[in-house]
Amino acid sequence: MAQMWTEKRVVISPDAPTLAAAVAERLLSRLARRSAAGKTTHIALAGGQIGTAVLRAAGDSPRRADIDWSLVHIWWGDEVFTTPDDVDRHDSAARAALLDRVALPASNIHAIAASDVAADPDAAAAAYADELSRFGTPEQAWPEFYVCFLGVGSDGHVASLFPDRVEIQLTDRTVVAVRDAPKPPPVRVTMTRPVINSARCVWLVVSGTDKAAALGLALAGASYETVPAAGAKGRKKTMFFVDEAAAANVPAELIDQDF
Ligand SMILES: O=C(O)[C@H](O)[C@@H](O)[C@H](O)[C@H](O)COP(=O)(O)O
Repeated sequence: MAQMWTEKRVVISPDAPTLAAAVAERLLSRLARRSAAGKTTHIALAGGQIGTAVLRAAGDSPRRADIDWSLVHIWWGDEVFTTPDDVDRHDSAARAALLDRVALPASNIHAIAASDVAADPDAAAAAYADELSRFGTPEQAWPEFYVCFLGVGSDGHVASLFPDRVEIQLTDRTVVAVRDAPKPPPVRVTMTRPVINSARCVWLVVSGTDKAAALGLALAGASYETVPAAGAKGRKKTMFFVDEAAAANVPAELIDQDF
């Protein structure tokens, strides 16, 4: 158990706005460093309030000018399968918060198809698997993600991988349709665990008292089938960025003092 804990680190911010700003600065500094070195960076985004708040803080930051955005590719860990103008769409929230405010070429924005383009969520999942494979490496049929962002639900879900459902178990495909999701809207498309966990860094961003129990279980090594956040793990680093409200059950030995 102790060994598992050393792989995950928790950084606590006083409140949600401070958390969003701090994660945004961390993201922008990593992107600036990589862009100065001429490196292409693939990032997978999350939906949800705090995930969008991070993007808004990045969009508000003057440091966004330090980045050659033509080297950055944007993907989504999951998406709701609705019409393109639906307010719940993760891609439209991300565009308003950050993507439309930087010089990102349209071809670098890899959105999951909405219901005007794909006939059903299975078709959207298949199309996204194809798009991922266009950027695959010799080892895997998807790009090498530098950061995969995840939000965490009060039930412990990440992306659209919900507790005690078949999708969390799947390892034979990269993207899958989800129906009857417990979080509305019920029809969704999500990357699977092997893709999420192939990211160099997995950054879970968690805010609010309603997340404290799930976060505690995720850090205490619960099974990923019942607490999907417990199974989220980057190849090099797994960071939980949380606010004080969410941090009630975080073991002291996992806390990193400096952001
Ligand atoms: O539907 C979504 O928005 C995401 O797919 C979901 O995984 C989200 O990231 C978490 O539910 C946390 O969302 P909050 O940050 O809004 O609590």
